[in-house]
Amino acid sequence: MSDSTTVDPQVAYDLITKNLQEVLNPQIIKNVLEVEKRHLKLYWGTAPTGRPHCGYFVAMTKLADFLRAGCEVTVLLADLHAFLDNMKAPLEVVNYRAKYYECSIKAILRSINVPIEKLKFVVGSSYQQGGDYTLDIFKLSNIVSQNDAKRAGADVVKQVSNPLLSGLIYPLMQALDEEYLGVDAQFGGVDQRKIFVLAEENLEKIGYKKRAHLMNPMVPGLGQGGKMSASDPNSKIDLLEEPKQVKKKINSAFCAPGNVEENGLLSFVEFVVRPIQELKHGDGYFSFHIDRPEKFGGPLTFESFDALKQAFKEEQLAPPDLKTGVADAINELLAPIREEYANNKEYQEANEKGYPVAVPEKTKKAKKPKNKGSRYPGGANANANAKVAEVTEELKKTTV
Ligand SMILES: N[C@@H](Cc1ccc(O)cc1)C(=O)O
Repeated sequence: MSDSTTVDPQVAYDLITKNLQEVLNPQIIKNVLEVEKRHLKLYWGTAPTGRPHCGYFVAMTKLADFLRAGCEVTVLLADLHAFLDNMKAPLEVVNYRAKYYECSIKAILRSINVPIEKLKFVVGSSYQQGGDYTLDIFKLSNIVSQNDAKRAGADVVKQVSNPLLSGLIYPLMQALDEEYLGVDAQFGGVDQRKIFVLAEENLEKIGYKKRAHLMNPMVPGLGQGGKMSASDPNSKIDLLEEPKQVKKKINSAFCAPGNVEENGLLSFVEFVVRPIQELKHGDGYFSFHIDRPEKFGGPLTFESFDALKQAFKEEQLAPPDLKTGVADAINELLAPIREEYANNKEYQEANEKGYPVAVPEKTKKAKKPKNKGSRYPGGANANANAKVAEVTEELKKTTV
């Protein structure tokens, strides 16, 4: 076994479960670490629907913890799930979006100094389109009721009137992925909980083993009540957002003097900035600088999150100054991502082809579609513009 087995089982377990909201079947994890004495294998799946945003940093800090604990970590780029969820990504572009997500995830991890050599990326459609996998979906569809499949997907699959059958297949496939990726555990946001439970309740019935499930709390957004919402573009910040745009979004965030309860900015510091600082500088480290103008008291640095929160609560720190601090912090996080994008052709191509801008009919030039390298021959971008215009590109929610 390799170097990372030197991680003590208890230390590994604590690292694996650090900052999580919930763990289902922790004994499965303990058994692997303490009895079988091997690395835990786990995966995190992401459906390349819209665009990854700042909230992704949080899931990335957990991937970093898993890697440090010696786990074998797989990232599933769940392209077919992005298609099955109300065609949030049309088949014509989904492979580019999967690439875009992969590039974004790698860029984030590099930016926070996480070694990524050991991270494995798997594209869902590479194994989900035939053979035993299909038969297993049929088997599951014969033991899971429509009602249970529907309820399992309620927090994940976009809820629409007259829902499509695809939304019922989605949770079955997510359950099956655990088997096909050969893992001991699946990690995701707590919004995945109902799918995780469906997996726990049904895999054994088709002859596979039950897995453990690890859940992150949901990352708050910047909107009122700290929500991220698809209808409010100001509630989340794209990874490639320009510094000026970041400032603008942060300035328009809801942030009332002294209100620390409903404060997406403070939550951002707590859930995003703090874990990254701990990852970079060690547990307990916190340093938050605010470049406050002299006339309002001059620059400030807080050495603990509680001190920052308290100062805001007591109105010693005013909303515009907190906003300055948060916007600066976000721009600092995003600078290396933008830099990587500027230097990475593959990342740029994935962006351009994965998110084609819908061209208005009359200005559209008749051009032969180029689709070399597409996994979906016969149509990269041919119909994509029209389709992309039809589907919402916004992430419905934040899954980390
Ligand atoms: N359901 C996850 C994506 C996912 C898809 C398939 C999986 O096996 C795992 C995760 C999301 O909401 O983004």
